Amino acid sequence: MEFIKMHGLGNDFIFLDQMSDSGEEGNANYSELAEKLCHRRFGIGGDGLVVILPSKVADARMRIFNSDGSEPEMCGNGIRCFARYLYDQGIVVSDSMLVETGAGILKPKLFIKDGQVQGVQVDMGEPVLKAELIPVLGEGEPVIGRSIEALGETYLYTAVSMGNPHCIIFVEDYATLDFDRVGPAIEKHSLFPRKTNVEFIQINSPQEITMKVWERGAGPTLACGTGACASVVASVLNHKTERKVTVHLPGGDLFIEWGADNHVYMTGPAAYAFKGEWLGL
Ligand SMILES: N[C@@H](CCC[C@H](N)C(=O)O)C(=O)O
Repeated sequence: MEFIKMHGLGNDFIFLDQMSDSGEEGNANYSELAEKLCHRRFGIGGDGLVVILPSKVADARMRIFNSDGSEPEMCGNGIRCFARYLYDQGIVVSDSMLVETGAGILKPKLFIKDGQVQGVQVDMGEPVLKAELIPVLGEGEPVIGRSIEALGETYLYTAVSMGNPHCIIFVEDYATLDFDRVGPAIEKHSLFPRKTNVEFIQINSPQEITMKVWERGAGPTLACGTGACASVVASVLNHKTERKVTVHLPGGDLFIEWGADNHVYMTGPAAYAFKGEWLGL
């Protein structure tokens, strides 16, 4: 089974091209496959598995599976890589396209120079701020500055969905944060019925933030695109930043703008790592 490995700022994915899929897709156990392929010792290694499928309503359909086999609705770093792959394979010939995801149809736009994709901007749509849609227990919109208890400590969080759920917590200093224990405790907290991604944010200036992320179904990753978008929305809602923000992640920077049209725009790189053949079946 041939695969391609791509990453967005070190958030790495195994890509399976199933564009010639004839409708048998329902039978494929991608969830089980994701666990095997993403294993960093017994598999290829990755934060997730991305499956490229034909679509009746867009240029292609993206399904993403976390390394634990769960299927999230969306992936920001994944969709930039997805868009680059579609263009480089000639599946899409223009610099803009439509991609069907679990969070609706999204619109990546490529920056191309001398035939090479230099970066990708994605219109990530409107953030979801209603508690029951994120989903997080309780009511209301937006969900700002509520308390959550984890490991005996109380944290103030803001919840935002970019198709997938995010719990954003502002911290003064990472040195005082027990990231490896607090991250998973909040990911699986009973307040979040579908679990949640967890972003710990330090504010550097009104135009710059630093983010550490604990991802639902994948643990600590070097970057999270939907997380960066949700964190900028949360920073604006908490009056901590302006609407155009550079997000510093362990793997590099993303540029996020929460536009006047209420859409969030994410700009960043999409890179190839290698291609290969999986022999472990
Ligand atoms: N890394 C991704 C998000 C992948 C899905 C996430 N772990 C979830 O379960 O919601 C991104 O770049 O957005």
